[in-house]
Amino acid sequence: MSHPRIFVVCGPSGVGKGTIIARLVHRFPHLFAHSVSHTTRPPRAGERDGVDYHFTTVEEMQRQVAAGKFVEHAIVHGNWYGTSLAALEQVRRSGRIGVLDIDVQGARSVRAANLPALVVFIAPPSVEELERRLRGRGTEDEAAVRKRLQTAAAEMEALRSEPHLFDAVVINEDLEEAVTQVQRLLQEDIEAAQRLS
Ligand SMILES: Nc1ncnc2c1ncn2[C@@H]1O[C@H](COP(=O)(O)OP(=O)(O)OP(=O)(O)O)[C@@H](O)[C@H]1O
Repeated sequence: MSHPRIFVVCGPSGVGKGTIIARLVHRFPHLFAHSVSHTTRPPRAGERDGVDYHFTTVEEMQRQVAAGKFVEHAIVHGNWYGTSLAALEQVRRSGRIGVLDIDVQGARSVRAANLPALVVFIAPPSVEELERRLRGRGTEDEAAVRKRLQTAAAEMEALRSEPHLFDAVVINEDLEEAVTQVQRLLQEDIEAAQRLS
């Protein structure tokens, strides 16, 4: 493998995708590069434009999607999210492992675009534990938690009905164990990125 693949992470809201990615980046600080997504949702406290997301408007996003500037986009909980070709190209040029934290719809688009990617579904140990984590995080109100749990059920269903979409499923029960499993899946990509760094 001359260049690392893009690392695509899917799974329900609150399952721990962001946490796992953060731990991996911590283990290999110079090998991963976050591809910064666009979103039309308002920034949460502490989020910075151009770093956590490119915050944009629905009108601008629609225009750029129509112009073919996005490799994937999805409307989740009424907000637009997407990954621009420019953001991915920036990662590719750097020789690092680009990380995409996207929904199942996004994973379908990555597959359709034939991008070299490792697509991993992060699953919760149980629905009850997922709900506990979502509430424990305390970033969503009751209505948002319920909406996310509904979406989670649909995503778990996609895992059952479209297993070919994913290269692997990692159950995030013990966090360190889940991170180590993902690290093993990415071993060749990590080595490729190390050679290029
Ligand atoms: N293995 C684990 N055991 C217990 N708690 C965990 C574990 N992994 C993550 N968490 C906690 O669960 C909560 C949700 O995690 P996180 O925010 O990373 O989820 P996410 O999948 O990135 O969600 P979203 O898609 O909404 O951004 C956080 O409070 C995190 O600390």
